[in-house]
Amino acid sequence: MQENSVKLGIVVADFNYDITYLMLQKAISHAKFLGAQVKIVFKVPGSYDMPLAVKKLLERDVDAVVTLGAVIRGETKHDEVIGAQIARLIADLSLQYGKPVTLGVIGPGATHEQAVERIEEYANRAVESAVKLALRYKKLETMKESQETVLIE
Ligand SMILES: Nc1c(NC[C@H](O)[C@H](O)[C@H](O)CO)[nH]c(=O)[nH]c1=O
Ligand SMILES: CC(=O)[C@@H](O)COP(=O)(O)O
Repeated sequence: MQENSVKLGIVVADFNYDITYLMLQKAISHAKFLGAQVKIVFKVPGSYDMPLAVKKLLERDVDAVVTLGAVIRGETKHDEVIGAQIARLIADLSLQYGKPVTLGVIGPGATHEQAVERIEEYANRAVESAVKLALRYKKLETMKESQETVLIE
């Protein structure tokens, strides 16, 4: 695809590195395929540590932030605590900064096998949604008021 003007930040968790390392590779190559520029990759120890990193990237010159992680089921409900927190907090940050933040975090509740199966799907979807949304909001911002019905897609 032709290069577009979308600048992305990626926050990726080191936890379950065998999975998240591959998610990062897939995300970078999918961004390139879509013509978007990955401006910065910020690594955090685990998915729970993402919200502040997302906030810091949103304060920089990026149009959207992609999150990548894998929250795998353990013996306790620790994974559920992590999952619930990050989804809520990154959605709040998206609204606060007026920029898309996409959820490429597998789980909670996933087994290692389920997570492995979802590496490409989650990474690509998070990048694709970030690029699509960023382009649509750019279009919306530059659009003049109209009496006609406007479709932004
Ligand atoms: N169990 C998982 C974690 N746990 C680590 C936390 O995310 C965090 O780094 C720690 O509590 C320090 O604040 N992280 C994942 O990404 N996935 C897991 O399955
Ligand atoms: C598998 C993990 O590291 C994490 O989900 C927490 O595990 P646990 O619930 O056994 O403490």
